[in-house]
Amino acid sequence: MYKDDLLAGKKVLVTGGGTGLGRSMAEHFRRLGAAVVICGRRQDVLAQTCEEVNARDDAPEMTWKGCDIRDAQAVHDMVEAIWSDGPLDVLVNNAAGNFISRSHELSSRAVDAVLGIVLHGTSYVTLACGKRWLAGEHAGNVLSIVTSYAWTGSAYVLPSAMAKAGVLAMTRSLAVEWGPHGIRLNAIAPGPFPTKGAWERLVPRPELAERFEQKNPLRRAGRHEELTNLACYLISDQSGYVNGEVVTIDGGEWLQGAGQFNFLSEMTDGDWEAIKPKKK
Ligand SMILES: CCCCCCCCCCC/C=C/C(=O)SCCNC(=O)CCNC(=O)[C@H](O)C(C)(C)COP(=O)(O)OP(=O)(O)OC[C@H]1O[C@@H](n2cnc3c(N)ncnc32)[C@H](O)[C@@H]1OP(=O)(O)O
Ligand SMILES: NC(=O)C1=CN([C@@H]2O[C@H](COP(=O)(O)OP(=O)(O)OC[C@H]3O[C@@H](n4cnc5c(N)ncnc54)[C@H](OP(=O)(O)O)[C@@H]3O)[C@@H](O)[C@H]2O)C=CC1
Repeated sequence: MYKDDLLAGKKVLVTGGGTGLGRSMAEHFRRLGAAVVICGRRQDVLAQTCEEVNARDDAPEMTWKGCDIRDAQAVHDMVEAIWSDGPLDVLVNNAAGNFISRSHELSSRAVDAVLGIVLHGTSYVTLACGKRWLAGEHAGNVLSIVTSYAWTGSAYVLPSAMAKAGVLAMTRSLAVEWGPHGIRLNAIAPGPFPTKGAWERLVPRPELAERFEQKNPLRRAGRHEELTNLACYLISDQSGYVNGEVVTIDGGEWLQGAGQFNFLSEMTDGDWEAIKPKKK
């Protein structure tokens, strides 16, 4: 879809890039010429991902840093190390934590577990990079992966909904504050994209997965390359005038839930015939 060198010369950090959508994005960025660094807590997972990906071809080497983004000092150390051989160009805030729970049953530690990763961790990494971009007068680009319930809210994933709303607010706030310095911030709001991490934590019963994947106008889940293509565009210079935007990629799922009459897609042909005005 893109020229092979779309991202050549760009250094990109993908948080949570060892698994799932983060890994898919990291692989695609690398194929388009970016020098990609992935981070996460599980070093064995990161090392294995890099080994598998780097063995495939001679695109720029993908590297990894073990880092728990909830730990501001660890984030500082990681970002310093990344900057030691030249500034980063792109940060992709992808790392997240989530699970389903009835909200009145959440413990304070459960709330903190999700807010700590998604809200605090994401802001630590973004601020650590932004400070360096501003000090070095270097153009920067931040892409955050949120979700469509960042603006609608959602039952049963309360801490995630609160945290993703915060990340969206960060995106819009900093897009204005840092735009004059050549730093852009955008977000992607995905619908269902099957990954082990999400499905293990969010699908209560296997048969519900299929129902969930089909509850959008396109009647299917997203394909990883559909999301990674969008991410490549947003982190490339081709999207240079897009700033403070959130792009939804959900097959129309959230709109389907919004329109008051959308449920009429359940009506049969007979139902529609029956309500047609009778010709005299
Ligand atoms: C119906 C079909 C649905 C299909 C899905 C479609 C997708 C739709 C869009 C969803 C949008 C967002 C998606 C995502 O973000 S997916 C990302 C999923 N990946 C991850 O979550 C990876 C990282 N996650 C984790 O590491 C853990 O899950 C966790 C977030 C819990 C953090 O781990 P940590 O080790 O820090 O936490 P602890 O295990 O020590 O637990 C801390 C406290 O949290 C309580 N807890 C943990 N899990 C649950 C649970 N399932 N329910 C209630 N409470 C939970 C735990 O008990 C601890 O509290 P206490 O000490 O008080 O017991
Ligand atoms: N899959 C989907 O349908 C949807 C996903 N999303 C979003 O997409 C993104 C990716 O999710 P997905 O790929 O499905 O899930 P994964 O569970 O595969 O990815 C989450 C990643 O975050 C990393 N991570 C978690 N906590 C931390 C931490 N404290 N420090 C550093 N890294 C951390 C994990 O690695 P480790 O555990 O080793 O730290 C893991 O690699 C998330 O932002 C999610 O909210 C949004 C909407 C829908």
